[in-house]
Amino acid sequence: MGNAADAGDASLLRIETRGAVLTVGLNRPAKRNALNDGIILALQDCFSAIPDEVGAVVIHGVGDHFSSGLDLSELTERDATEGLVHSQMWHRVFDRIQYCRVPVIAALKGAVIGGGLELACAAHIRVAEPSAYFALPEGQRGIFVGGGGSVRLPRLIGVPRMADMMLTGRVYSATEGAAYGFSQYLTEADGALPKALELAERVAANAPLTNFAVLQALPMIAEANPQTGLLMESLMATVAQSDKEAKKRIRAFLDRKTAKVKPT
Ligand SMILES: COc1cc(/C=C/C(=O)SCCNC(=O)CCNC(=O)[C@H](O)C(C)(C)COP(=O)(O)OP(=O)(O)OC[C@H]2O[C@@H](n3cnc4c(N)ncnc43)[C@H](O)[C@@H]2OP(=O)(O)O)ccc1O
Repeated sequence: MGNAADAGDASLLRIETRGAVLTVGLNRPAKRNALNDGIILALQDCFSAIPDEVGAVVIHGVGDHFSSGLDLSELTERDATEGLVHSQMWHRVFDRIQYCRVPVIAALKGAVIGGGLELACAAHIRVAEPSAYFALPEGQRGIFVGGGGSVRLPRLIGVPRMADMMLTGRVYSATEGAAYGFSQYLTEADGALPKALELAERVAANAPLTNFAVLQALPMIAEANPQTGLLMESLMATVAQSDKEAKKRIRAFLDRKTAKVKPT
């Protein structure tokens, strides 16, 4: 079984650079992008070395599906100790995605199942197209989520819906995913990747410190007690507004050199 020191199989990811956006495609379409150790460790390698010029990452699935979850063929021989090591490896890799220096946007289509759903939860923005469907069939397989899903997903959809997903294994539609707060965007057919790329270009153009504050500070502020949260907010606001990038951008607006806020 892979451990954190192992290298991933780079061929299992299709990595491309488009301007300031890095696209990371899960690349096992014949296996519906099932997540084996090789692909998980390749994700670790990728998110450990995001080039300086990258301002946002889009993660997607090559083929018709995002991911069918854990590669079940790797699970059959695993004992409890190996299971713990495996789950903690996933946690480290998905944490690396959640705490990435730049925003990570997941473009979702087809199966977004089990560990694939957990991977999508580690992204900062989720964009789904109508073909996307979400399920946690762990109960039917006699196992429990192991990729951080029991921590991240209830924070998005709530404990009762999470319990329903885990107990019934029911397939939730793309419409339900958006209505319940899992995906922030629901596009037309084949629209998830183009929309994710459009959003990625937009967020990559933000001041780096703003993105840092949203990715690193906001989750902590939101979970802190109100007094601590407000103090953290004030400190973050002070740091951000003192940065020369903020001064440059504010001056540009006041001089009418940048666009007004307008509905899109
Ligand atoms: C416990 O510690 C853990 C757990 C975890 C995370 C756990 C999970 O993710 S549980 C969920 C596992 N996933 C599933 O149960 C989904 C299984 N797949 C399907 O239901 C279907 O394949 C489909 C995704 C709906 C797609 O259907 P279809 O398009 O008809 O394609 P198929 O003909 O069924 O499949 C094609 C090909 O792919 C293989 N395959 C698909 N999914 C998987 C998979 N999850 N694992 C392995 N292989 C898969 C399928 O067998 C076919 O192979 P062939 O060789 O026959 O062509 C995390 C961390 C922990 O520590």
